[in-house]
Amino acid sequence: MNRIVERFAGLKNRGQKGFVVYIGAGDPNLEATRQLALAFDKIGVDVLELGVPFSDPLADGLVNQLAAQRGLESGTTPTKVLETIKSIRKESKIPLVLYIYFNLLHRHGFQKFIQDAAAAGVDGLLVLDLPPEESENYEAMMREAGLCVIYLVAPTTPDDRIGLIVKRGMGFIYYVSREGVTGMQTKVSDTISTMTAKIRAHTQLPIAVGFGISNPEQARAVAASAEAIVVGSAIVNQIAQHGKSPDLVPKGH
Ligand SMILES: O=P(O)(O)OC[C@@H](O)[C@@H](O)c1c[nH]c2ccccc12
Repeated sequence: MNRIVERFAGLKNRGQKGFVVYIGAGDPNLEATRQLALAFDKIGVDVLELGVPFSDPLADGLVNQLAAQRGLESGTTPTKVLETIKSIRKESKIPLVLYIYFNLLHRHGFQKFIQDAAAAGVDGLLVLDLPPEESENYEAMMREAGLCVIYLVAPTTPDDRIGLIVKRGMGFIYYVSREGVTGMQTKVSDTISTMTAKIRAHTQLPIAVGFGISNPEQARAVAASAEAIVVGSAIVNQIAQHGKSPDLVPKGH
């Protein structure tokens, strides 16, 4: 069974919420990514999302943009990210989702990338700038390779489009809790529970909610209306501050 599906089934059985972490791959280098992935697994992170660095990360706020820049500066390419995942897989079964912009996939060759990703031990793919209306062929390839196709729903997504998106999603639906780009904020949106209820009207898939969660109180509040919460920028910010220090992995906790 796909590791993401298995993990969410386990959480449900135990009545627990999931903790999903996002970091930029290769920030500050791929060896740090490998060590962080193993450390996140040890402390019980349920799904690790790795962003493949790209020069124009249009969905990302400043913190994640800078992470992508550090990733590019350390020479991180899609192929090297997959090699790192192969080496993580020697020691860990942590469910892994790759975030990638379409341009990089196109350059690598879509089918080849999907096959290589599945062989390396990736469990799910989120193609950030590929709308579901245009993804049908690719989706079939991902499905065939055993990868979960992860889709985003936003506060502005109309009801009929939610229906279309969530029917095609696999593993979990990612609800981005507010408009705009990724990043921390002082207050979480108050429309989250209304939107997760709308999503639930169309699907039984678990819902992970992210965007702007940066402390335990916010995490607890959001978790009340979701199966999992996603934290990105708050952790990426720690990586930015502690960069290459030997303390990076302990601080990343
Ligand atoms: O950074 P935040 O606000 O904690 O939100 C998670 C987010 O970073 C991560 O899931 C993510 C990184 N890049 C994205 C692009 C689109 C949607 C989501 C993302």
